[in-house]
Amino acid sequence: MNQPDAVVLGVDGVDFEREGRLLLSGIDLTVRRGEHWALIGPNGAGKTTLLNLCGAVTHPTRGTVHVLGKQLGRVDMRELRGHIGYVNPRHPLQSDLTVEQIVLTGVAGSIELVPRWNPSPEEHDRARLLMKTLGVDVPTSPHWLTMSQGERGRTLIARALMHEPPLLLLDEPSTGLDVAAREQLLSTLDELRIQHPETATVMVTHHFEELPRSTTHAVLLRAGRVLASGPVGDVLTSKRVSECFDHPIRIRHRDGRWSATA
Ligand SMILES: Nc1ncnc2c1ncn2[C@@H]1O[C@H](COP(=O)(O)OP(=O)(O)OP(=O)(O)O)[C@@H](O)[C@H]1O
Repeated sequence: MNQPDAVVLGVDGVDFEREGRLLLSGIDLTVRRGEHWALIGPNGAGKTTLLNLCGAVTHPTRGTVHVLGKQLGRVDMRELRGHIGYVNPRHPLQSDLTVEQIVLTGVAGSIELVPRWNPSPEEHDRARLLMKTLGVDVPTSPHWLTMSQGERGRTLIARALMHEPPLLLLDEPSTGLDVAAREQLLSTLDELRIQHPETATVMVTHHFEELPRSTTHAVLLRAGRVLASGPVGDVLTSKRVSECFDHPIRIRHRDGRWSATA
């Protein structure tokens, strides 16, 4: 893991079956340090299923997945998950925690606050710094149950960054954000990628407008198979995206940002 091109995530020949259905088939994907991947495909293509494998949430049925040098199935998955930042829009928090408390759960990678655990002054400082970076350091800090979707998304990104993960997985982080909040989030992601050049990210999105400028690679997934994968400019072409979505789509790339029209 010392070389500049160190592999952070290696998915080789992976099939994933559930309830007799083949949800992913023959998936190969290699993500290296400092690369920022977009994972794109139609509804039901298997994006979240693949992200769950990358996040050590599930095991492959066949093939191998290496995350941060460890092979799934031969490692304590819970321990491995502690090194991965996973921003999941279906975060299953039950308690009405404050923004800062939620961000602090990122230290242990737990959902709820760990009983009898007191964060150190450094951990408090880091939580506050990340809240500021993500724009959720408002004086009247809202609680989880009353937070807007945008506030939840930003809080969960701050939480994921608490332990400076070498791999950050983002499942539709712009969902529910208004246009200004989305643009702020994209700028923040671009900025974070400059501040932490070694971190690798994989981001699932439905909308090309939601791709940060710093996106380096993309994978198009269709019906559980990789249709194209590689440098973003090679993959996000009108021809390939139209084939992926089975619909004529025109892709544009201007000033570093992507857009699509049908
Ligand atoms: N545990 C499971 N058991 C059976 N089928 C499942 C399971 N989890 C997901 N699926 C199915 O696998 C397919 C892929 O689901 P997945 O959530 O990965 O797709 P996606 O590309 O993320 O979709 P979307 O864009 O709609 O979020 C879907 O048809 C879904 O119904």
